[in-house]
Amino acid sequence: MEDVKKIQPNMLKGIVSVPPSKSVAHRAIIAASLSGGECTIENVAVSKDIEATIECMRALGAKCSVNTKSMTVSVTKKKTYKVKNMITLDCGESGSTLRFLMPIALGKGVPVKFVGHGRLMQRPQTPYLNIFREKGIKYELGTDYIIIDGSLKSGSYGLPGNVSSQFITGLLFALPIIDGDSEIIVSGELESKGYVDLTIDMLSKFGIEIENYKYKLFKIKGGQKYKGCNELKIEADYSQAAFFLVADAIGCNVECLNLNPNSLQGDREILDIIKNTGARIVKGPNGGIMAKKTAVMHGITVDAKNIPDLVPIVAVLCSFCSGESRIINAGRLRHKESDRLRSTATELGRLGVGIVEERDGLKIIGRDLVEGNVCSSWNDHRIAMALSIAACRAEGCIEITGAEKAVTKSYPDFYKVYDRLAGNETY
Ligand SMILES: O=C(O)C1=C[C@@H](OP(=O)(O)O)[C@@H](O)[C@H](O)C1
Ligand SMILES: C=C(OP(=O)(O)O)C(=O)O
Repeated sequence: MEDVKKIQPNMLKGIVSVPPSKSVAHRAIIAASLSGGECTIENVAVSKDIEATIECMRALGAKCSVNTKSMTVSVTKKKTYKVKNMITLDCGESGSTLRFLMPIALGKGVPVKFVGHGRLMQRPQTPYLNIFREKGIKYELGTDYIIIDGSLKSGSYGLPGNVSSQFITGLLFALPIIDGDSEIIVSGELESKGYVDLTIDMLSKFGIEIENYKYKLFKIKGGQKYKGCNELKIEADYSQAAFFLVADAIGCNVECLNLNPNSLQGDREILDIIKNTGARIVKGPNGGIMAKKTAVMHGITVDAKNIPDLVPIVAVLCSFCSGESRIINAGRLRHKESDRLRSTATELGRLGVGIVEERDGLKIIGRDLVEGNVCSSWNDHRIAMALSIAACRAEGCIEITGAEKAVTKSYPDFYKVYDRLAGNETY
């Protein structure tokens, strides 16, 4: 039986300890697994995507022990590691896991089979496939798997800037540890730049140096070694905080704790986006941050080039701003867990929002309250969470099909937290 989350309109109220960043955690687990030493990674939330990365690194020879209670992952590289048969890596529905690990998995001397679920294998892989063809790496592509066989050599790698930055991250992890120098040449403007910053920052914590020439060219010295990094603490996730900060901006009263004001996460931009509507960002009584709704909140134009994951929740924010809002440069949203331009427009449309899906963006006319209705999560965590926030300011009950399962991809505790905040605990 499919899960259906029923939400009665209710203004959320309380404190949220913002969960750790999924993007930073993927990178920490991979880098620690590639290093020789033992690394304890603190503040890791084991969502489905993170679990996939841990399992894949284990299959590639890392020893990872997970303590969900203390939220720590301890990683050591196994001393002897020889494989004779094909390695299978199940990436779940995680684009990051698949694209980060493909270059790393090359050169094991055996074919590696990557398995994907949901929409994962329908998401673009062409930039890597072009490289594989050019560099003589064999591959076989099925509807839910790809088998790759060959080794990565140093040299020049061309990648488009407007498909996914995850291809660049994958090569940045793998190229430094092979013999010989390499370069990545980006054609067109790189989108999702902040995610490449997160990669380069994590690599530097493990002693790996990358030269970044304005996101157009990356120079990578070969023969580098991932040095030990004994301890790492994953910072809070701005992409997840965005749901509660937008809840505030539409009238809720939630304080988000633990956000790093100097974070490199591109989705920190949610603070400026909220301010641009006329809402305020303030310090909360417990040292966290909150947004405050104001009477003058108006439509905005948001360039989504570098902040794709914010789009569904920013569309909810715009749904409650007066006048017209536009989300532009968001064509890549069509290649996420759902076609997020279609899913956002369809579902907010079902709630009575005047929303138009454009080729690479959304046009939204705000209203005071949305309508109650039954809608779908499209098996997409960010759609489920965004609709749940819209439900706070609805005229009636909103039911979201497939929501509980969808959120396990990045934020398994989302509804536990949401229901607590909806219970109006004393604040
Ligand atoms: O590197 C990362 O951690 C991510 C990069 C982004 O993908 P694109 O580069 O494909 O936009 C983002 O959407 C994804 O959720 C996480
Ligand atoms: C697109 C996302 O993740 P990934 O690409 O890793 O599947 C996401 O978390 O919204």
